[in-house]
Amino acid sequence: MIKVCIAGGTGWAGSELSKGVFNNPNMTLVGALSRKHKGENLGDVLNFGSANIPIFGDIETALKEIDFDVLVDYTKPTIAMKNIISCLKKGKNVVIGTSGLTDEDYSEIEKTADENNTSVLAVGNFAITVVLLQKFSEMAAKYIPNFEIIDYAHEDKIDAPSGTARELAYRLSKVQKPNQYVTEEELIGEKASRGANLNEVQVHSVRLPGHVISIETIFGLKDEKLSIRHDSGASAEPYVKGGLLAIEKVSTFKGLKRGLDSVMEF
Ligand SMILES: NC(=O)C1=CN([C@@H]2O[C@H](COP(=O)(O)OP(=O)(O)OC[C@H]3O[C@@H](n4cnc5c(N)ncnc54)[C@H](OP(=O)(O)O)[C@@H]3O)[C@@H](O)[C@H]2O)C=CC1
Ligand SMILES: O=C(O)C1=N[C@H](C(=O)O)C[C@H](O)C1
Repeated sequence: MIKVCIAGGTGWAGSELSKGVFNNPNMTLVGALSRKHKGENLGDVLNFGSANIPIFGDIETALKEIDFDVLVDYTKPTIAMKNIISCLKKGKNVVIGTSGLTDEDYSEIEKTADENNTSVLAVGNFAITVVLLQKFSEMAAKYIPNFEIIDYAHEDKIDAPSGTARELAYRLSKVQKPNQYVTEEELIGEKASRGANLNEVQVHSVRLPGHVISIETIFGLKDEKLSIRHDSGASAEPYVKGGLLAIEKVSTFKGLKRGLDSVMEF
């Protein structure tokens, strides 16, 4: 039995995963983190019948009060680092769903995981169809050295670029750095209009009502274009299967792995 604590277990994504863990025969949901529901029972909050799953307001209290094997973080970038580092230092493995963490954050996470002989699986997007988009984009980037990323999201998403876009930029930059035809110094006009430069990949973030989450890799060659795009629906259900797989697999290695495909077979 894998004992799981979910930071953000009451949120949009976390509550779907909480239900998935609760119903999984190989896992026990032993606690959750939420400020608004601190001191309440997650079983009552999410209507799990008589289940008694304590909710804590902060990670220190959870680490003192309950024993768990894996922390899943589905909170906000502002609090995620504290949760992750505290857990790694206490020998807990961590699955990261929260977006907004930078490559520098991941360097610190990797160092802490290595120092404490623990493991971290960070997944920009748990949906299997997005894993496929990443794979297809990597295949295309091998042959087409000209690409940019567009990240679309709901108007109130606080982090930009999305975790999905950050992970994609990181991965594509490992395949090859795209050509830059006009350097930042040569550019006349608004530099920001070219988007953020992540590992030398241009990333453009759109935040608008009516949008959920979409991600698009666009490629260009002389007289031909290729777009690879994924659109999410309104519910957080597509992230559950991948989240459960990540919880299952995080203890099978040591250190940091990024991307769900790192624990899948292709
Ligand atoms: N990797 C992936 O596939 C996916 C990633 N995400 C990412 O997951 C994160 C969460 O998204 P979403 O579920 O929409 O967000 P919500 O705002 O719906 O949920 C956030 C959760 O975190 C808790 N939380 C926030 N701050 C704190 C804190 N300081 N201490 C304790 N708990 C806290 C909230 O509870 P309270 O406010 O009561 O504290 C709530 O339970 C985002 O970064 C999002 O981008 C989302 C979906 C899929
Ligand atoms: O709703 C969000 O916010 C989401 N964020 C993740 C990201 O930043 O990539 C992914 C998910 O699709 C939802």
